[in-house]
Amino acid sequence: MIVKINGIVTIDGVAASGKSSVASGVARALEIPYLSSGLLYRAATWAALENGLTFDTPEAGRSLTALLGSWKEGGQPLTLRPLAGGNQIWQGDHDLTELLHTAQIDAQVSAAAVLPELRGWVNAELQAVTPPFLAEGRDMGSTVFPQAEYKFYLYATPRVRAERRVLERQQDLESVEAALKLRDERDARQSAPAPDAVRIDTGGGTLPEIIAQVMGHLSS
Ligand SMILES: Nc1ncnc2c1ncn2[C@@H]1O[C@H](COP(=O)(O)OP(=O)(O)O)[C@@H](O)[C@H]1O
Ligand SMILES: Nc1ccn([C@H]2C[C@H](O)[C@@H](COP(=O)(O)OP(=O)(O)O)O2)c(=O)n1
Repeated sequence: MIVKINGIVTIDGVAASGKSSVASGVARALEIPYLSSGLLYRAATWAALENGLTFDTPEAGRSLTALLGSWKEGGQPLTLRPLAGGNQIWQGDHDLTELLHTAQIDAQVSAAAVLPELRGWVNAELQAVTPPFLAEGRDMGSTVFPQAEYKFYLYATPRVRAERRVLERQQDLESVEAALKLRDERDARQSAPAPDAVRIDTGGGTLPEIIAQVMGHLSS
């Protein structure tokens, strides 16, 4: 069945629950772009680390958004490119994407993501996009797009998620699982599912099966 979406679909969930993969597959099937909010947080974290900014001072959020604002004024803004093959983040004409999925960024991004000024910057970037689109992250359905017509929340056990993530990181399974559990705790404040989100345990199926499950809800 052809599904036509004119508004917003949100897919939220914990780290390595399958958000990006499911979002990419569903967005491709719907022929709409998908926006990775996490990539914006990762890029802002990278920007801070590159410029010697820390996240543990009262002015940390203002300093970070001032840096991002100065890049925009200088014609070198951080820009999310929601390409069908996967989101990219560019700073001016430099593609940063490959620098953002590392253990170092994983270890620092939660500290950046709790800064209210950075959350405001990311949310403004996302809310400036014209629907239809799919947005994935932690709080897309609960906070950023509460009006979304379809909301999903993905989850899986830490072990299942670690077994998936370990293939992408140069770390052992125990370290990856511990890091995921730590990030779950650090991200908890913004990671509660929207009350009206459809919750899906992605440990219960293959990636194509989960995508089909989401498509089934969208076409019902
Ligand atoms: N249902 C699934 N079964 C098996 N592997 C999956 C499933 N969903 C996602 N994956 C794989 O798990 C890894 C993490 O998925 P990803 O989409 O990056 O998660 P997130 O965006 O939530 O961090 C990727 O390698 C992806 O291919
Ligand atoms: N909407 C969002 C998206 C991500 N974040 C934070 C929390 C996450 O630890 C980081 C990185 O998000 P990302 O989705 O890239 O992380 P995972 O792919 O789930 O490992 O950003 C957030 O606070 N709010």
